[in-house]
Amino acid sequence: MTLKIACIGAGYVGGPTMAMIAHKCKDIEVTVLDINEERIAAWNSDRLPIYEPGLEEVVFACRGKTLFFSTECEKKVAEADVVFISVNTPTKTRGVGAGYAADMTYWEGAARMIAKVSHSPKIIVEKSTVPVKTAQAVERVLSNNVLNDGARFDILSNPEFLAEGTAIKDLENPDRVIIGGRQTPSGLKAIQTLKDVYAQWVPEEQILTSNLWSSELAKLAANAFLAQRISSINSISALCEKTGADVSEIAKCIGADSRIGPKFLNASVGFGGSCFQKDILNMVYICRGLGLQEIARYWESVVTINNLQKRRFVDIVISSLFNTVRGKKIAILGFAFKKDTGDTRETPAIDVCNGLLDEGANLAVYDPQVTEERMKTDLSLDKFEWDHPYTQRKAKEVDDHIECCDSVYKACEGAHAVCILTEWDEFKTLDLKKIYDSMVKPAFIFDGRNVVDGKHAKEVGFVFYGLGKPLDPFLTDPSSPCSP
Ligand SMILES: NC(=O)C1=CN([C@@H]2O[C@H](COP(=O)(O)OP(=O)(O)OC[C@H]3O[C@@H](n4cnc5c(N)ncnc54)[C@H](O)[C@@H]3O)[C@@H](O)[C@H]2O)C=CC1
Ligand SMILES: O=C(O)[C@H]1O[C@H](OP(=O)(O)OP(=O)(O)OC[C@H]2O[C@@H](n3ccc(=O)[nH]c3=O)[C@H](O)[C@@H]2O)[C@H](O)[C@@H](O)[C@@H]1O
Repeated sequence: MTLKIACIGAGYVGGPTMAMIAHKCKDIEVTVLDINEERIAAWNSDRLPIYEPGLEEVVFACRGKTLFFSTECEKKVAEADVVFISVNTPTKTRGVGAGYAADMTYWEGAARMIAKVSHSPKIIVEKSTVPVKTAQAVERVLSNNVLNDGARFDILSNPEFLAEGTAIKDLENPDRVIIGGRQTPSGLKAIQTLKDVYAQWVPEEQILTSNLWSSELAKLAANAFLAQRISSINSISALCEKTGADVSEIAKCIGADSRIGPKFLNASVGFGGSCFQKDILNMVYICRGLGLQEIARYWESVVTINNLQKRRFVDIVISSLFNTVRGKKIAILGFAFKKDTGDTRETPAIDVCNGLLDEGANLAVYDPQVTEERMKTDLSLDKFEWDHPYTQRKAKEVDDHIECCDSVYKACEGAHAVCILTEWDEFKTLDLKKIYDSMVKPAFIFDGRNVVDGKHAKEVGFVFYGLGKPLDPFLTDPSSPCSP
């Protein structure tokens, strides 16, 4: 009999992870479900709803054969043997725990629907990142709401570790897969069923099994550790700028220690993305609830440093431009939270742009993957509101001060300064002379991702700021002559 998998939530995780299962397991029928009709229509079209290198090839190879996208949530869940839940779990914006706790509304809605429509035994897989002990809450919602004889549930935790921009590579060749479940005969059987799915392409020794709570907490801990590394190197970048040390050299020196390792040591204008901040704040909330106040403070400082890094960047831009950006055109290169994605959730560009808009700047933004509508919406929302469609509002003033450009050169024409906020590869090979010639002088580059060759930029005539690099004398002392 063909195993039937349904996945509730056709987002950045549900779409690619299910596409990979369908691609690798020809004996499994996979249906990805969503209440968002537009999203499902896009998954069924030639233009997929998310940009991810290699995703089209995987989806187009198995769509209509072993992979299906549908809005018939109840019907497909009723038919499935295994149901993944991959809905969004954003930070709460109001009520108890606002600004920290995960909003479990979408999650609970999915669990209640499963209970309502199920007639047969099912394995329920937590794919979303959830607070530790969520599986217990799901078990309670399910067991108290079963309407039909024959329904019985085993809950597994199977957190996802893919990173956007490399999702297909990460899914095809994961460092590890974690499956947590109850250590009972039926829980262990459910773990084995899911293990057999992944074992079709992941080496068995990389499929780690654990109890439910370890698996749930491992996901939050992994994101906290990764984000902590970025805040650590970013804190060093501030120290570098004050001392003449170079953060890239430091990263190389410390990364050569095999106990530290070279990855995730790129200083930046701040980490973004839908998860790092959300998951750390969620962990902070959990710690507080358990009376672990010092531990909560320790992890919250990772977010504090990240906020400081974005503010520091804005302050350097403003102070360098003679303490005023009012009415000045500033080119923003890159709006996505990292390269190779069109995703703007919690992108540092939002905070930097808002900081400059607050000071009266006019922004000309270029990003190869982010639409004008997306940018303007992002800049009109309050913190955390992006994942709460019903509270969204539009601010008109954003329209008057943001111009979205279809090329770097258009964005930079007539600008006083260029801010690089995403590390898109095309920014490494810009014609700096052409850009310089089209700008107001002195012309500034503020490189928040260290992608531009600073030496070359200075030779061309720019006043150049590289994050965590020794400061251009013009920036420490605006009366000194512009380099070269
Ligand atoms: N984005 C990422 O790279 C990663 C995200 N995660 C976690 O995975 C989860 C999902 O994240 P994303 O895919 O980025 O979110 P997303 O917002 O892109 O997708 C979630 C989808 O679930 C749908 N949905 C919500 N409630 C539903 C319901 N009751 N029935 C059917 N569909 C429903 C929404 O319409 C939305 O399309 C989150 O918990 C996140 O923390 C984990 C690893 C990586
Ligand atoms: O739970 C999640 O959502 C995912 O979060 C991150 O993945 P993602 O946010 O997609 O991308 P990352 O590559 O981790 O980058 C996150 C942010 O950190 C920044 N970053 C990353 C690395 C670095 O050295 N410096 C740095 O500033 C990036 O530019 C980006 O803004 C984790 O890497 C994934 O393992 C995890 O599954």
